[in-house]
Amino acid sequence: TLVDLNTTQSDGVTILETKTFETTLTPANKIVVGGGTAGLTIARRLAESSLKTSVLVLEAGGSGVGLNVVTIPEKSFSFVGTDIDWGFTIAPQEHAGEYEINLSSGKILGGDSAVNGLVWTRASKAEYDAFETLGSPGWNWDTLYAHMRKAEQLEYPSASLIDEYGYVVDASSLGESGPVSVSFPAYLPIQHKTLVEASVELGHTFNTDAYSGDNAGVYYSLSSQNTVPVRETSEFAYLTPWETHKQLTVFTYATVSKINLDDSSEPKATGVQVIFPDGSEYTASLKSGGEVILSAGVVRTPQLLELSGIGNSSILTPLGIDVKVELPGVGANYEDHTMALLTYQLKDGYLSFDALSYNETLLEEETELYSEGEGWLTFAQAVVNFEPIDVILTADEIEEAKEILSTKPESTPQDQFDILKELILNGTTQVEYLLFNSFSAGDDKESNTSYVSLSITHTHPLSRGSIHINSTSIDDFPVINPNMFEAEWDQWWLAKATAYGRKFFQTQAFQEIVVSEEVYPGSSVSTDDEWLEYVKENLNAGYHSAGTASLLPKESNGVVGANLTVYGTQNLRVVDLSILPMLISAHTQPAAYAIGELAATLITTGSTNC
Ligand SMILES: Cc1cc2nc3c(=O)[nH]c(=O)nc-3n(C[C@H](O)[C@H](O)[C@H](O)COP(=O)(O)OP(=O)(O)OC[C@H]3O[C@@H](n4cnc5c(N)ncnc54)[C@H](O)[C@@H]3O)c2cc1C
Repeated sequence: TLVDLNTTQSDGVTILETKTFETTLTPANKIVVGGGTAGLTIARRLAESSLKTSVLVLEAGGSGVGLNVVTIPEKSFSFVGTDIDWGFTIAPQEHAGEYEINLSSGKILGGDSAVNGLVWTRASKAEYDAFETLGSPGWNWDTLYAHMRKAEQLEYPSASLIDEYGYVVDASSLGESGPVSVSFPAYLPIQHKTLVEASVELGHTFNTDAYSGDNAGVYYSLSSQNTVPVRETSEFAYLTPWETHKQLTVFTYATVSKINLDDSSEPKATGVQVIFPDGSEYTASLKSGGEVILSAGVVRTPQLLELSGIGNSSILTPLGIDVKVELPGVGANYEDHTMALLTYQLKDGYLSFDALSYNETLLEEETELYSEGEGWLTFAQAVVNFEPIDVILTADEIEEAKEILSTKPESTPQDQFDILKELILNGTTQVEYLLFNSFSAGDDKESNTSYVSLSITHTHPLSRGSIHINSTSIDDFPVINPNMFEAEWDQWWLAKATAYGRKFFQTQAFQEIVVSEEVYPGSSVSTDDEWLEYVKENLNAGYHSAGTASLLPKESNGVVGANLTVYGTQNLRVVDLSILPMLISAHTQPAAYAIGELAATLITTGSTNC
């Protein structure tokens, strides 16, 4: 059942009056807080399992059914500033320009899977194996690979698409029957094809099998969309059709404000407090033997733990919160990818998505084509390029890198630093180059002109920050501080990788289609110092936040153990990207789905380890 207060009626949806909430909110075996990427994955898997368990999902946003901003691939990122955006911002960063950085996130069923860039990638084996090395038995490549495959279903490209665009994928490295369809778009802009050619011209590897544990090189990346083509969200993939999930009740527009814990020495969750849109507050209770599964995402999960009395007493006590479990790791170990951008203008005769806003006829034609499953609107992304440092740096620069990495940055835990240093120096990819098909950075956007921007993403930052509450209200956002650029390496490497980004546009392939002179930042930036200054003053988040309820031993600032139960509690698990102890050199949604799938396996088999 979907209990939906606020959206228009769609198949299988029951719209209830607020007064009936209380009677519908009957005790459940499992309460899932947050119907996002991982949350809906575990909810569906538990509801259909042999456990015959009743599952209640409480989600603060509404359904994405019928929302163009969700369903149409080209519209990814258009949700920013709308009512399905939580509107988070990163606090001004001490080591970068002191300005707020956008961290938009989906307030909707499906969570970030409903609003993200649709890119579907995997990192290298060693990066997943690192989770086990850090102290969590079974959390390695083999297990996570199996569960990513369980979530996904490759829709193999048609012969005509392969012929037209050269799409390559090794089907044996992808899942065949999971709920999330992944496919290539029916249209590939010439500028993206050019990024492949430019990469090859620069001597980069063209990777024909980037989904089996070696992600280095340029490759055609799949997207979380079906061949209709409609975006896949965890709602569309795991919940619809509703009628098949009898054990599952989903409340939308239901904001959880606290987890209720009893007073035992190892507290037990008894249920959660939930606030409905009219401001009324209810208790959703657990049946005896039940559990609460926290899937509210990297920002809200630590906030809910802290509001419930689980966290660092030095943060909770001054706010008057009764400390139930002293757990300093809550909200710590936070990181996000960091990103810089370069912008170029396309030559006359070449168009990017910018043209959709200045050419009405084009927009009409493309909208018409989309209804036939073709054209520009089917495209969000399809080319990525992940590179290790030795492809980007000169021999002298590699020596300089080693020198910088000889000192551990203050905020990086020693064991993570040891692993990351090894990964950095031994060929694991550390940067991603990806093309945005529009003007995405700069001040001088001319009308009736088409641009592209290259994003340069540092995929293994060393700096660690935190997300903590500074108020006792669920309505106030916690302070989001990834501590970007605290580590000298993080500054130096992003500056070097961004400077290298210019080389793509100097290739013969790109010179055919772009105006030579760079639009942003332009020729005034060319020395090492200028690049450093540029990235510091123009830093973006990669929208791949992780780590605020880390899967680590308790003494290493861990919050959950290998079966995802919160340390010091009996029946409270975290199942979302907050548990990722270290970021991977990949986009993060497949990991979120894998965490949901794996948590379901752990619960249904009663395992304490993977
Ligand atoms: C703009 C953007 C672009 C991205 N692009 C990509 C990409 O192209 N490819 C990729 O792989 N990854 C991408 N990501 C990252 C990826 O989507 C996320 O890492 C992943 O989906 C997070 O999953 P999650 O389950 O941890 O959290 P979410 O999916 O965010 O789920 C959390 C859910 O909890 C709900 N919630 C929060 N607080 C409460 C509360 N108090 N009560 C009730 N419900 C609550 C939220 O509304 C949300 O539905 C992007 C992310 C963003 C934001």
